[in-house]
Amino acid sequence: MRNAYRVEVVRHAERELMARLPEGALMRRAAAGLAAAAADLLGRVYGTRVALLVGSGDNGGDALYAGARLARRGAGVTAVLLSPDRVHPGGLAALRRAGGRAVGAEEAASGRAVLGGADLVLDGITGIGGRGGLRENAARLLRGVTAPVLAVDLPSGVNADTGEVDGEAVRAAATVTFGAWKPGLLVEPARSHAGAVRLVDIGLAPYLPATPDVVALQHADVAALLPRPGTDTDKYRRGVVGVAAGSARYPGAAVLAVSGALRGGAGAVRYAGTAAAEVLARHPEALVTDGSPEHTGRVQAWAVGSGLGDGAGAERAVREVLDADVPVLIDADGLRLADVDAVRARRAPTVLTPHAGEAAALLDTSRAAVEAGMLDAVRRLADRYRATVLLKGSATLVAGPDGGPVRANPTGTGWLATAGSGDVLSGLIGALLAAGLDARDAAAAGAHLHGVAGRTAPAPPAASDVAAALPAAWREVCAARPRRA
Ligand SMILES: NC(=O)C1=CN([C@@H]2O[C@H](COP(=O)(O)OP(=O)(O)OC[C@H]3O[C@@H](n4cnc5c(N)ncnc54)[C@H](OP(=O)(O)O)[C@@H]3O)[C@@H](O)[C@H]2O)[C@@H](O)CC1
Ligand SMILES: Nc1ncnc2c1ncn2[C@@H]1O[C@H](COP(=O)(O)OP(=O)(O)O)[C@@H](O)[C@H]1O
Ligand SMILES: [K+]
Repeated sequence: MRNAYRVEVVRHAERELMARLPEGALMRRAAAGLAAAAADLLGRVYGTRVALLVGSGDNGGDALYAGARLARRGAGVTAVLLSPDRVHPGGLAALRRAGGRAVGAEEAASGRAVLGGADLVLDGITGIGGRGGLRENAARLLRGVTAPVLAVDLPSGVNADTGEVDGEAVRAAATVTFGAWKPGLLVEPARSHAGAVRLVDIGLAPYLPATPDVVALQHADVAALLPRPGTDTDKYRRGVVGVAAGSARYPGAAVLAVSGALRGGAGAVRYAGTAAAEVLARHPEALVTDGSPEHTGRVQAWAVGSGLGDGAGAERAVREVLDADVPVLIDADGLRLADVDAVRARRAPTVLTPHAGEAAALLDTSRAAVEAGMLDAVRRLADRYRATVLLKGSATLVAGPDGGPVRANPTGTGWLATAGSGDVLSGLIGALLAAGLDARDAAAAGAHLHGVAGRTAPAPPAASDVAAALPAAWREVCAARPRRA
């Protein structure tokens, strides 16, 4: 599990820890980890050229101390001071003692020697003290950078708490973050600015609260959630999932949702809708009816909405499913048709799975606004519908109805952005609900497996290939289960 904490919480933990340590100890730990990561990126340190972009706070201090370490190992290190009159004095002195030099931003911008000639650039402009996008003097300097950038704590210019990027921000090849993950390292669009992230332990863990703000499940966490049929099970005990999807216009959505459901670990899949013949032709194991959900037989969960269209049958299907006292997943057309009050009134869990466009329609805002503020959007929707909401994106987010940590999926891949892959996801999560996972777990585990399947399916995958790759994804994830002693 990767636990991310907002700035206020990190600062509080840092103060507690700092009170027990000698002056400067934390920054030394941070700088040692940072210098080690820089050395790894450089391959060898001696004879390389390293530029430091140094802002006015402690983030710049980290960069300066790390630069001093690299200079002692034979790198030519130049610090570019964005605010020469407000620079970490100890860091600057350490760099100079180690043989490094410092120049002002004007000097660095006037020739290509400093930034253009560097093998690696350390971004120490702002860390958790940054506000808004980069200021113009920093943004201008960055345009002269051609070397890979290693971000210190966070890529400067991104919002650590929300993952929002308001203006220009550093695009790093890698980020070294100190003490704890920050939400912006897990949530888009900031996540894409961070590159590969390495967490440096500075001893903060005992001072962090038990409940983080954002978490990213890892394979072992998901493996622990996935159902494992015992010897005494049968198909009904494993759970039966109902799928109400597809329409005369979009029969393929029904086929894809059922294919996801069949590989989601439930004991059986019942399909209700107009695409019964198409579903049966592709999936002889599905139990189909062309009636409405009410006449489908017992299920332990429903997945409704993919490709359902907006005819009278669609509206009825959504209504009937919402009336059932079992967990329900609502996707695509179902989202438009589901009444907010009906969802809020449900006693069994509900999972909504909008993409950014659908979320925008539900929130009466623009798609761009949702994409810019994913964390806020998913929390608002969960609150409005009193439901679990999975907001699709390159780092899909899952929020529960009663607050608590938001889950950010780390396994996504752009290959999943293919028509019908969301239908596969809806069936998959429906099956996990039927198998008895709690709503947040089913949604997060489903997104995790779906992402792994998107990566392992032969590229470029179609949505059917993503479904076909789910068993391999399931095996890969479960291989991370800790072995029993
Ligand atoms: N605390 C600890 O124990 C440890 C902390 N550590 C390190 O300290 C970092 C936090 O340091 P911090 O608090 O000094 O803030 P920091 O991120 O350097 O930025 C503040 C400065 O940036 C400026 N600025 C703001 N926005 C800006 C913008 N958009 N564009 C440009 N400039 C902008 C702002 O200037 P002003 O607004 O005053 O002009 C202000 O002076 C943390 O991320 C980690 O790296 C580690 O050493 C481990 C131990
Ligand atoms: N850039 C991206 N990177 C990773 N995953 C993505 C990206 N874009 C979309 N996805 C994923 O692809 C799936 C698309 O679902 P959706 O938009 O509902 O498509 P459809 O309705 O065609 O099935 C979602 O799981 C989403 O998270
Ligand atoms: K930074």
